[in-house]
Amino acid sequence: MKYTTVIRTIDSFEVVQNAILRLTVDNFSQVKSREQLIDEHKRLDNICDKKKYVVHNINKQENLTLNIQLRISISNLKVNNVPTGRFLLCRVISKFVKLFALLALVEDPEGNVERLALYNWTKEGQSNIKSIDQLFLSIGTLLVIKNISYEVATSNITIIRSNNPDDVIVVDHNNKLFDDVKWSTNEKKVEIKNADDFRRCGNDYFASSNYIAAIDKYSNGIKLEPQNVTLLNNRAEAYLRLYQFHNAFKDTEIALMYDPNNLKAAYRKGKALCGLKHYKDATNTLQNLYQRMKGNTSIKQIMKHAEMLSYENKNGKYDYLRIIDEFHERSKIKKDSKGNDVWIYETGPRLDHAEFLNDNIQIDLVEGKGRGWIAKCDIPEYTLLMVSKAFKVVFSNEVFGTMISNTSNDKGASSCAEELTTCITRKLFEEPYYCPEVYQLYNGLNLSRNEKIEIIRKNSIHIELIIQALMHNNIGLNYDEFNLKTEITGLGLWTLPSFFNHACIDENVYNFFLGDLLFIRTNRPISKGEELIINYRNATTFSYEERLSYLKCINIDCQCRMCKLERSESQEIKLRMAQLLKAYHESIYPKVSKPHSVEPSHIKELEYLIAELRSLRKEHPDLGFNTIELSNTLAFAYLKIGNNKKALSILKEVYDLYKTFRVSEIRIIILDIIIINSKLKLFEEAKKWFDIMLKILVEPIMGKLEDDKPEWRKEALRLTEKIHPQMNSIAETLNIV
Ligand SMILES: C[S@@+](CC[C@H](N)C(=O)[O-])C[C@H]1O[C@@H](n2cnc3c(N)ncnc32)[C@H](O)[C@@H]1O
Repeated sequence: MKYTTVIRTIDSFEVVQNAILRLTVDNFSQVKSREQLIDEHKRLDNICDKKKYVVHNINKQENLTLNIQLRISISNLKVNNVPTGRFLLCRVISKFVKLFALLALVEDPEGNVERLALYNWTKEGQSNIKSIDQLFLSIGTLLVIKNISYEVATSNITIIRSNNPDDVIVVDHNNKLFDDVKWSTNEKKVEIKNADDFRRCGNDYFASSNYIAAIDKYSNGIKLEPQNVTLLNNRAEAYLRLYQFHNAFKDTEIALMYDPNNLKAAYRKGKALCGLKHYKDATNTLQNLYQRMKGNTSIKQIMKHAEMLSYENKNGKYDYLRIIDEFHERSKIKKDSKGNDVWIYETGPRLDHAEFLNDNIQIDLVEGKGRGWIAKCDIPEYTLLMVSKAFKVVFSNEVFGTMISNTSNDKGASSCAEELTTCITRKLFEEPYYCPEVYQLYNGLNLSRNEKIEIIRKNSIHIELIIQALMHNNIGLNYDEFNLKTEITGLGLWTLPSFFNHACIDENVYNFFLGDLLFIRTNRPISKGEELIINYRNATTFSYEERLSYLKCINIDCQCRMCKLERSESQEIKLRMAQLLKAYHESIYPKVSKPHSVEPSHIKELEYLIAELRSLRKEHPDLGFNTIELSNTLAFAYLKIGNNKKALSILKEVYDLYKTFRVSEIRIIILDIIIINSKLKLFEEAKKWFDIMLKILVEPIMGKLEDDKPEWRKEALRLTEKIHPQMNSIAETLNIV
């Protein structure tokens, strides 16, 4: 099985294994109660491997002799350190489950609880096979484990690991060796706490931003007093901090059932509804609340925010300048005490804006591609089709702890994929309400309709489905396009955009990211009934081989013009193209790019190369992207020898041929045209090209500019000031504004 990320394809085994391990041990902190940990462990039953195995013989030693002084307690274990000669005495406190290892919870006599992973205990086989059931090292079994290692699995998660089954000894109950050992959980009198004790304890955790532990305490209190509105309200706030909006909403509903006038519950319900994207209900709830609490500034603020979300959601109108500012602000990084880069704002550039879906598109079946987005009527160019907030996104520096500018190495790509798998599975664990949103995505598994219905009905964790859905639908974050002053990258899942199908060229839909918001617009007029297509891998950036290996992994046999052409080109043509490009890079370019003058023979050679390359694709002149760079160099060669007019005509020709593809090179070409025109003092012409450039930069973000209105240029320049400030300098030089 392969897991596909933005950058490349990586082997999924490690990704999946680490993700599951993290799911089972993540946030495994001493602050969670023993009961909570046992509860969480029970949930693994849903995802564990139920197959039967040949299990290693259980090692019982009645006459065990050990020096009790060499016993080590869990709290004395050191990460990455095998305590030689020492042994761990522990008691099993949960059922074992089989994942990549056999996992259970154990406690030591001091009452410390940790997760134990036993490796190499199982083999697949034919005879003597057993399932890992209640009887396997059952609860209460005393174990002595030698040669253990205490490990950080990934991202600071600890686990006790034993690799050799012979190191694990089951202590026979007749054995007197440990009779003197006192087990603190046996000794401890059950401390009776009341709901208020739990509330106070929860509040302490909340104050130290440990929301998971706070929820644990509040939940214990709620078990004792299910109608305790304060506890419900406190837990709702802790859920809000963890973005568990559905859980928060449920608590506020219960709180309001018992106390309909409770203001805190109403306030938090409003916030939860915003998070659940029920913008209208959120606005109504908060407007009602404000009526009762006129003058309360924090209610007013959140009410205004909900009104803004409702407006964005209803009209698809966004204040892009403000969103870009918010994005810059939220991507700020500072150094922590260890010198690592960390977010100043804890949540990274996740932006609080509404989703939007244009009424004129719908999901329908498309021949040979499954489902896809279809236009219900004619749609003009640069129409906003959708704004989608990430279902889950992981940013590069959340994964690595430090800021890295790209994730192009295997470790980077797999770490992001692993983190995303873990985060999404955890989200579904915590709020199964979201399962259908993920399970309905394309997953490449050939499940029958009934199987699908059954899985969605159960709303339980289906790890294979999650992994496959992610494999086919993950999207790499990229802000390069707009010069957004950030080196952050990442990986995420956006559910509605996952229904767009792909073409390497001629896509009619264009997307860009601001923070975790994905904006999707048409890039040309669309006719009724036409499929809306996005580009997963651009033919102007990725070679055919690169595209093919990626597309194969996600079951796409691309039938776009470019793939068809490249598939049909003979080996001979491909070889000739490679030779010509090699000649350009190794021989012509170094000569022509020298600072001084260019010899006419070099220009001739370059012209010959371009003509040859074009002739190889003469049936498809507009697909000859590989000549763009060469033509640009040729134009500069002419500039150097003083033939400005020739240079201009070459650049304009390139622009005309490739303008529909809006490749980044086209922007450079236009910039050159502007510069040459101003050099030639053709200011009107320079201004005309400046406007073309301005539109290319601004319209994909803001939508169609109303260029019949006098203010359009100023409006556009307000945006470029933030994303391409050099455009504003050019505007000043040309005296445009
Ligand atoms: C992100 S999903 C797109 C939505 C998907 N068609 C569905 O039914 O949910 C990606 C999957 O759609 C299919 N797909 C996308 N583009 C395609 C294309 N050009 N040709 C054939 N299948 C395509 C492939 O199965 C791919 O793995």
